[in-house]
Amino acid sequence: MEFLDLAPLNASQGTVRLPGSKSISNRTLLLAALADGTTEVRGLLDSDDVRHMLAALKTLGVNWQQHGDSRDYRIEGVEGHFPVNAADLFLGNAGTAFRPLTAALALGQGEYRLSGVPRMHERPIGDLVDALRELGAHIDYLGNPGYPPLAIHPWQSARDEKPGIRTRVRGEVSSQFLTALLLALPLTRQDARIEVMGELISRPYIEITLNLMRRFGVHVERREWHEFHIPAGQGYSSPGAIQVEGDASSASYFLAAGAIGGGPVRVEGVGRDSIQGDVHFAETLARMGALIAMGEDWIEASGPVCSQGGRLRAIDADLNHIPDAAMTIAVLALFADGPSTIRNVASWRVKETDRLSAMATELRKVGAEVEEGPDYLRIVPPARLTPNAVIDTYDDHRMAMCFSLLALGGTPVRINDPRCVGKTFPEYFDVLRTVAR
Ligand SMILES: O=C(O)C1=C[C@@H](OP(=O)(O)O)[C@@H](O)[C@H](O)C1
Ligand SMILES: C=C(OP(=O)(O)O)C(=O)O
Repeated sequence: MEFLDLAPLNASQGTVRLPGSKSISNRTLLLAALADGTTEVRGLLDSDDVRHMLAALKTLGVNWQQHGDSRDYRIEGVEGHFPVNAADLFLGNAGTAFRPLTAALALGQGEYRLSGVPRMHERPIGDLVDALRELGAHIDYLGNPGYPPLAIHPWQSARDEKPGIRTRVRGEVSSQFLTALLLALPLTRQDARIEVMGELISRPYIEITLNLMRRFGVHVERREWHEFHIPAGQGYSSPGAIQVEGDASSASYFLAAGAIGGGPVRVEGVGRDSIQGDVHFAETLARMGALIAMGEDWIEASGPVCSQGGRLRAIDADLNHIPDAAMTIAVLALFADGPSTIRNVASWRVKETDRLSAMATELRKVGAEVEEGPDYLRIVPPARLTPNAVIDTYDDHRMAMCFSLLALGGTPVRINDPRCVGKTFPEYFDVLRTVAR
């Protein structure tokens, strides 16, 4: 197996220009494709997840062009109807491509098959399929019920005496199901209501969805987090141009590097004006004792030099609102002055891997005592971290990225299968080197 040995890096300092946000890139591509008019998308992320979305749109007959080898693209909208009405789409392990495309295609008039890597076929989609079936969608499971791969057949709107359409979706497994419905329902042009059953997790991602829909001309009314209403007659229209923010989840690794390696480390591309919930990672970092400064478009972190015995403050925190950046906090807990508890992250079990179990296993390899609960981790840091641990990454980009922080804290580490970072940040390890001192 390929691996990467990271030598201890004793301090951190520097500035990183972030790659584009995965969540914004894939939503923007789909909205621009469905819209009326042409959209110039600037600063698109270049990674596996986005390449799967771009390839799927091309297969569905959407014309798009990349400007040279820049991160800027022109997308020609298809006004809500994909030109190709029979296609097989392979979407890797990209939740932000799989779930929204399922909904958009299920409300269309074609025959489609959607599949992904083996792990994608273990990630649930039943709640979304149930919600779409309530709207008259015809979807078959091609493998295990409740999971991809899927066959999608033409939509026949359920004929009701009452005007408008209604559906319900569960909120506890993934917010991407609600995002998918919100993005797709304007295609029907009907008055649409979605009721969320149970607690909605990962709520800031719904804010990203609503914000981008608004930029493409569709306004959604919501009652708290349990009812969403899309008034009739709205369709997507191009805003002309759209700039993709830097990725706030990717920012977490560099801010963490600043917090344990002295810093300051500055990230550019996200800041106070960001629409991504993961910028709130900076608040958790501040609670752990890091110094944070923030401008409209940048965030900077500094803190103790942990390779010289500095420590962060231990925390006990509900991190449901930042599930991705929460993994970075789990590794930072190794540098804290006592036990930390990360709560309300049950969704970790159905992501790129079972992240609760993977995180517990790998944290133990560096000497931590870890209690793995159904939806939490309690991490007791060792007096001294075990050097040269061999970290398995489970084809999970975030496992590779957050465990690389051990080196920034002065502990040499081996990262197995480092290329798994390609899902969202192919050049991660090169960029990390630029903040090492
Ligand atoms: O909508 C999105 O862009 C995302 C939502 C989150 O997933 P869940 O809603 O499944 O927690 C997050 O973990 C994922 O990386 C991106
Ligand atoms: C959970 C993640 O990805 P996905 O969009 O595939 O759900 C992630 O990037 O951490």
